[in-house]
Amino acid sequence: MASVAEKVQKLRALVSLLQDASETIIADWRADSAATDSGKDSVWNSSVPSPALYEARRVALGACGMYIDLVQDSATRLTEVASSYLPARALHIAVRAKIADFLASADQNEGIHIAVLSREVGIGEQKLLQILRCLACIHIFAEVQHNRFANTPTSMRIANDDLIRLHRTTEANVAAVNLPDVVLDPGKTFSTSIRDSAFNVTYGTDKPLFEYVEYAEEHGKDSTTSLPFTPPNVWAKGMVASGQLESVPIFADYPWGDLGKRVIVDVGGGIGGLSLQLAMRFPKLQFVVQDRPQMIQQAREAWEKDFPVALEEERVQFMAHDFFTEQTVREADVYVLRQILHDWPDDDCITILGHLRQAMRRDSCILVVDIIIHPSVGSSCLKDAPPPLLRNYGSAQLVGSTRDLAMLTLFNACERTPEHLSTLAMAAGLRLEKVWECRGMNHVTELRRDDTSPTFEAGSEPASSL
Ligand SMILES: C[S@@+](CC[C@H](N)C(=O)[O-])C[C@H]1O[C@@H](n2cnc3c(N)ncnc32)[C@H](O)[C@@H]1O
Repeated sequence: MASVAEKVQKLRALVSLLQDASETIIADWRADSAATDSGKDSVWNSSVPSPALYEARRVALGACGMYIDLVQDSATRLTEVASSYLPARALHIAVRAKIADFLASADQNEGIHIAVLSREVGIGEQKLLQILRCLACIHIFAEVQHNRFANTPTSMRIANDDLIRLHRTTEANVAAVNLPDVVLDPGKTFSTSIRDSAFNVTYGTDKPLFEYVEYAEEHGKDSTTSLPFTPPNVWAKGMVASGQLESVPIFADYPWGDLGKRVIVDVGGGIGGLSLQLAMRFPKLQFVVQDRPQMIQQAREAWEKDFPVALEEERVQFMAHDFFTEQTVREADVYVLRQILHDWPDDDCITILGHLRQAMRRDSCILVVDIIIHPSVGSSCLKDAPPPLLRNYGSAQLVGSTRDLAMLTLFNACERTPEHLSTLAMAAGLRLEKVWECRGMNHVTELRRDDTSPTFEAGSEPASSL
């Protein structure tokens, strides 16, 4: 137990960190408003924070989290965490009922009366009041006058915006109910199979999620459980949408421009959302987008619609490819795996990486784009937070850790620390060269061939080339 003197010291250190971070944030707001007034590009709107703002935000978030832990009564805090699935449900309801969309036209000071809102969105008045008051406590919606609600900047983000609506809701929301039973089941807790996830138990299937949604779409609900699922085309759009939302820092903080005219193989590329964004930003780069056959068909259609010039200039090829089989594009410059490894347990990741290792030239590289788990004791590959914060910035890491649990729920898989990724790389005859820390949720981890590895013959070259 910490002494009073220690607690006082910690609380004061946190206030001091918050004070400094706040001044940086204020300076950024002011600079932003000056830039906007003078018609220059807005730093704020660029969606990649300046390095100073990024650091200040995560220090502030980490400090707030630690402050709450320090000052709040622990029984109340535990009750709050134990019930935190309910605000999530409230948000889910708000998204599905399009409450923010409806409030978007309201006067910010007057808001809209709950009776009107109730009629409009088709939810009972008392129930809607409970939902909105819960969300208003965490600043998603505001009760601006008694029983009158308006959007906040945060709820505004979901108005007329499919980013969240399309993605990351249905299956994880439904299956998370069974996560405790699966994790505590002696027969499943040590399983390393993707088929032993809470999703599999909940949906009564041994198919991995992406296979299941294709199957369910093709065969209709009669041949599967009656639980709701996300159709494959919605998954595809959601992946693009979440990619757009999360990947801008990746474009800013990894030197894609230095790759010149190189060929990037987007392995498990979905409809090629990452490649498309890169192709638009870096006009010399060439792409091969690989995925399951059904997805590849959608990829071609998406590019024909959104960026036909890349097809006309033959900068992109589409290829049905199963990443558990030999990689057919050999000796490519770069193989990208965005949000792939986090869908698979370790052994499967080693197989995926091993096929790429066999196809790589000596100077090819693999770029893994995923959330990186920053342990609270720190990592030699990642920047530490200032004390007394946890080395991983504490609460600022929570989004990454919740995504980690979503991967556990859906795929019996995980997001990984640099050290964990390094272990997988070594098992596949690769080495972790560098984690490119980006100012957002995802980082870029560069893997290279390890020709000293006993896993592969030193100097072995792939058979044919691109
Ligand atoms: C989370 S999504 C990521 C998509 C894409 N990399 C992106 O970031 O937008 C995972 C992708 O893996 C694909 N996939 C699953 N199993 C596969 C396999 N055996 N071979 C190739 N692709 C696969 C899915 O179809 C899906 O498009």
